[in-house]
Amino acid sequence: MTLRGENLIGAEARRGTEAAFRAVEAATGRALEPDFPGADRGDLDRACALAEAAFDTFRETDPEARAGFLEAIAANILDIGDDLVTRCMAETGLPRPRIEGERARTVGQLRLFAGVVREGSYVEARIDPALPDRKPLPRPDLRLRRIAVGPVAVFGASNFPLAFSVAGGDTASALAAGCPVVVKAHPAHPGTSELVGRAIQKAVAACGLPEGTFSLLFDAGQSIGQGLVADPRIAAVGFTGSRRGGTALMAIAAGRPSPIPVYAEMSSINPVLLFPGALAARGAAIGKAFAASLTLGAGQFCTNPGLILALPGPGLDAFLEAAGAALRESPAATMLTPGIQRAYREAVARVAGHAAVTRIAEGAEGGATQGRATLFAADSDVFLADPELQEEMFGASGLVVRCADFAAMRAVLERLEGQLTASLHLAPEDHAAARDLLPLLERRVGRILVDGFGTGVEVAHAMVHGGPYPATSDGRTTSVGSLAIDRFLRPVSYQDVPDALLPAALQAANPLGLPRRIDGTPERR
Ligand SMILES: NC(=O)C1=CN([C@@H]2O[C@H](COP(=O)(O)OP(=O)(O)OC[C@H]3O[C@@H](n4cnc5c(N)ncnc54)[C@H](OP(=O)(O)O)[C@@H]3O)[C@@H](O)[C@H]2O)C=CC1
Ligand SMILES: O=C(O)CCC(=O)C(=O)O
Repeated sequence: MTLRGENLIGAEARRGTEAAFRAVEAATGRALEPDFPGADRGDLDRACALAEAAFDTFRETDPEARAGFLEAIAANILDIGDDLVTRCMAETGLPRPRIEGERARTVGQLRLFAGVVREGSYVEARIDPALPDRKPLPRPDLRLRRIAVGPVAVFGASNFPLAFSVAGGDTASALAAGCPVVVKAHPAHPGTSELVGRAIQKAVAACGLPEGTFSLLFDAGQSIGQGLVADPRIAAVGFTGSRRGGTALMAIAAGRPSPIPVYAEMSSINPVLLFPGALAARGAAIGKAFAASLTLGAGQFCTNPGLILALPGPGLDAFLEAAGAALRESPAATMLTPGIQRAYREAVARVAGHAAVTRIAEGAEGGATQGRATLFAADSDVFLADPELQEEMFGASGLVVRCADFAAMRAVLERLEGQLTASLHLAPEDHAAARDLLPLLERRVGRILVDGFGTGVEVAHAMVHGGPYPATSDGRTTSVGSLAIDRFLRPVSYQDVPDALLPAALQAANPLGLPRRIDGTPERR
């Protein structure tokens, strides 16, 4: 498939008129064809105007039409075939199995949301019938459903070029909710973005939907992204990336005359708690598994296990020996962009320069576009004394914090900022100590897992990929799993509205066959 470097604005494909940029082959630093001229303010305005014009029609599409649209996007992505995989590999440096796996995850995610739309409980349809004879006052007829919030701006993420990008979780959940989407492509993978964007554009046309249901804009700088967040027609934002980027967009959204929510997934170091029983039973095996999780995707996962907490002893020694050996064997890995590689090197150098931090192991050195794995260790009082030690090193580096006892472990957890995940490695004799820490962990993280690591988020109904700030901008939500749709819905109540004027979801005959609650009890169907 030929790439044209065009913005996709509704049904149109238009070359931008602003400064052009090219993708960079991650492994070599070589520029890749074609040029991607940036969108201008007119393109931004047209994309937002089309999205606004599409909104009322798109949000009222019936469940089967909306589900079919999501499935058509999935089919079109698969139809691109190997061109998508090879371009994505070149732009990101990620290996084929990872890109193929991510494509399957992206397609599966779109299909999951098709199922959510068909099943219908996300609408939260509720009916409290009128009680005209209630004393002392009659009760009105009250009906509630959730509607789409409006057009959504999505920022593609650099580190998941398919599953968190143009047709990723933010886009899939926003479209499922009935929100038109305007994507600001991540400049690290414009070719991948164009291919996927065209797959969505094609599905919009084939399904007979309003053209403004989807647009995709490129920009060499930040003005289009900032303009999107500020545009009065945009009602919410989905973002995965740096804390600096996320908070900058939150500030723009909060400063608008009508502020809007920004759902930003940002930084996390994902504490791993190694309990003494587990370490005594299988310290070396945990160490090996940890090294595999730390180095996955060159460590460029927001779920990367960056902080390990453990009590000293032979079990921790076995863990460190096995993890260290595996990391020393690990090859350097190509990182996503020169900027990310530079930021990683600087973060590692900062920790390495800390007088009270020791380096346990390092992987192979690698070339100019690569990152090398590193494992550091420090005592808990050192960690507690320096807030910089809890900053994310976005890459394959972790810090082991030795805690003299569980009180010291608790003190570290109490000091931690919000996180996406916490992993506990346990043997049965560790359960009492783990039970003591669980309430604190629940307050700090979005997902608690046992005997595993947080990398590789399952896209499912019971998944939470979120957490208190700064893991995300809003710890009440998730960006992965079916609950992600909640971010893009809001409730509307209808009081004493005649059946003929009610939306289909709330009409007496229930023409959409939605699951509904009558007086709080599931309706018999
Ligand atoms: N925890 C996590 O999940 C992740 C963390 N990161 C962290 O982010 C760093 C940079 O990676 P990257 O993926 O580029 O993340 P960024 O947050 O820098 O960028 C993500 C997207 O947001 C845009 N953006 C960022 N800041 C602004 C702004 N102030 N105004 C308008 N648009 C903005 C970027 O455009 P532009 O590129 O033009 O700035 C890009 O499209 C990494 O080194 C890592 O530390 C990255 C990915 C995931
Ligand atoms: O671990 C995963 O599967 C997802 C990670 C993620 O969301 C991210 O790195 O941005």
